[in-house]
Amino acid sequence: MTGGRNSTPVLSLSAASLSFGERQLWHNLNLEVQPGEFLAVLGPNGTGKTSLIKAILGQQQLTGGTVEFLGRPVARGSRQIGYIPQQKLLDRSTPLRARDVVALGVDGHRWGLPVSSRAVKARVDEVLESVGATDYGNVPVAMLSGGEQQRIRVGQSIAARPRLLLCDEPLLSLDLHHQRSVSELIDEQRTALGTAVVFVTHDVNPILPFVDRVLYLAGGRFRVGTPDEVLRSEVLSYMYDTPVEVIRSRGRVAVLGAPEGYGVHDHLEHHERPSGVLG
Ligand SMILES: Nc1ncnc2c1ncn2[C@@H]1O[C@H](COP(=O)(O)OP(=O)(O)OP(=O)(O)O)[C@@H](O)[C@H]1O
Repeated sequence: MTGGRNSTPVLSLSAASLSFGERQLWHNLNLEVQPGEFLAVLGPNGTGKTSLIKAILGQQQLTGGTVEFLGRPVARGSRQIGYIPQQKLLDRSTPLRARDVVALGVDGHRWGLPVSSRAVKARVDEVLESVGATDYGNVPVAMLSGGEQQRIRVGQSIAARPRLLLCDEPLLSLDLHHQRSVSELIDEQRTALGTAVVFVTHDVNPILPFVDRVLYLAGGRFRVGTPDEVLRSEVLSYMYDTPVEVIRSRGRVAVLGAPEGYGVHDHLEHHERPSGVLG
């Protein structure tokens, strides 16, 4: 994490709550994310991880509390927030080339430049290179493999040099090799630009080397802390209200015994910790 203690948080949630009807997803969530910080958001299906991302994007209204980006209430469409949505393979009929997709992310409006301008083209080339996609920049994006498409999505999300990068399960359906390369790409961007990263995932292992803190959501509760603080048997057992065992082996984390219906990954991930904030 590169942010100093006194820097303005990139993201600040204060007493944030979200319910749908009678169903409370999270309540009284307090969280600050600093420049350059990598926050993993973990938890079983349906605990409100995507809804949290939408709230940060200004697409989902909170039922209580506030969410601020760089000290101001969030607004839809900020170019300073990059977003990698859950992966969907593109339709084969999509006519856009990989470089056109990246160009959509370039902040041409701010510069008052047409998308075809030389400056935009230069930025697209730079981004394609940084995500290792120069060789297939002119290929229709729908023809690319899942891993290649995901690199292009990362490129689009970082093209405007965002202060905050929101990633919603960006590694889904990628093989281990591509999980690693896409994770490294995202980490490189936060290191190079000081971008804060909020990364929703069901498996923390591919990103574990990069994670500063974890936000764990489960059963209407949450915990915030370092992976070592949160990913512990006693913390997860409390969260799930049943004995859960967290095993660490060769730098990986496995969770055993999380209740059925939580949709939890038979192996690695989640947890929280006493020092975190309890919902
Ligand atoms: N606009 C909405 N109106 C009513 N219910 C909603 C709405 N949006 C989400 N939900 C419900 O809120 C719950 C949390 O959804 P969300 O997509 O945030 O979960 P998630 O933690 O991202 O789950 P997953 O890991 O399965 O992607 C789900 O049960 C979902 O059906």
